[in-house]
Amino acid sequence: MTAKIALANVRKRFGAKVVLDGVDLSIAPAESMVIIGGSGTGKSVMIKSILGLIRPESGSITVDGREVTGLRGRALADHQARFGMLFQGGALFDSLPIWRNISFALSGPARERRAAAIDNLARVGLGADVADLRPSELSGGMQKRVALARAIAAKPEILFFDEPTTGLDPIMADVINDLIRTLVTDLGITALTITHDMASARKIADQVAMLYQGKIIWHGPRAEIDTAGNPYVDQFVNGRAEGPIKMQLHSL
Ligand SMILES: Nc1ncnc2c1ncn2[C@@H]1O[C@H](COP(=O)(O)OP(=O)(O)OP(=O)(O)O)[C@@H](O)[C@H]1O
Repeated sequence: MTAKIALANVRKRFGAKVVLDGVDLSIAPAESMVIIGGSGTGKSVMIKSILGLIRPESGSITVDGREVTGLRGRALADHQARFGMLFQGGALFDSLPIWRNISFALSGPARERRAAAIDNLARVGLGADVADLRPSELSGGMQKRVALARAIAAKPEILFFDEPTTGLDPIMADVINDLIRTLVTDLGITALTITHDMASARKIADQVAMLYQGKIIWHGPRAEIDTAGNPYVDQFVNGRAEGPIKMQLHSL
């Protein structure tokens, strides 16, 4: 089966700093992949490279078997249109009502876009009554749901989630995890999630991959993260200060 997304030997440096040092990763269609790894290990750079926002120096990135590094102009825009993105802070426009936030990337008459927004609100468990409110009138958890509704509104084939549970209490975080899981399963979307939240990783992932010093040092099914037999994975998954991963004080 062709991978939905495949990275082979992807390298990226900024000046003298090597961030991606030969990343290999393969994500199957309709699979939920979670990338774990400490701060500054290059998770965002990897996602931006897949989106074509950053150009790696070498290596290959394919989507449905088609090379996407080096795309420009219209081809790059078409490539990016296949992705939905849930950003860390939600990134809603406070000046726009909820329904306009959700239907931002949609075209067509306002009446249809509003109806589509309400359909997507229902998918994330919110009623039409919030459609005319502003983001600032909603709780953090509701804002996250709205951001999720926006991410799926354009019916993307692939969803990227950047720290989807950051800033939420554990119960709301779990509601969001469940929603992500359901959306991915029901809509057959391929999902790539970056998270430090192991409870979230355990809930969302089919597969987990750990990025460390610019390489994927372990990947495997979610059920194997506790028995990976890899000291780096073990330290990260259990959140221990002691272990092979040394925190540099200036990066804390
Ligand atoms: N445009 C850029 N120019 C220079 N350096 C960059 C640029 N983008 C990222 N970096 C550097 O690349 C490294 C990896 O950054 P990245 O944002 O991918 O980390 P991350 O794993 O997503 O971290 P976090 O979990 O804290 O979000 C960092 O040292 C960062 O400073």
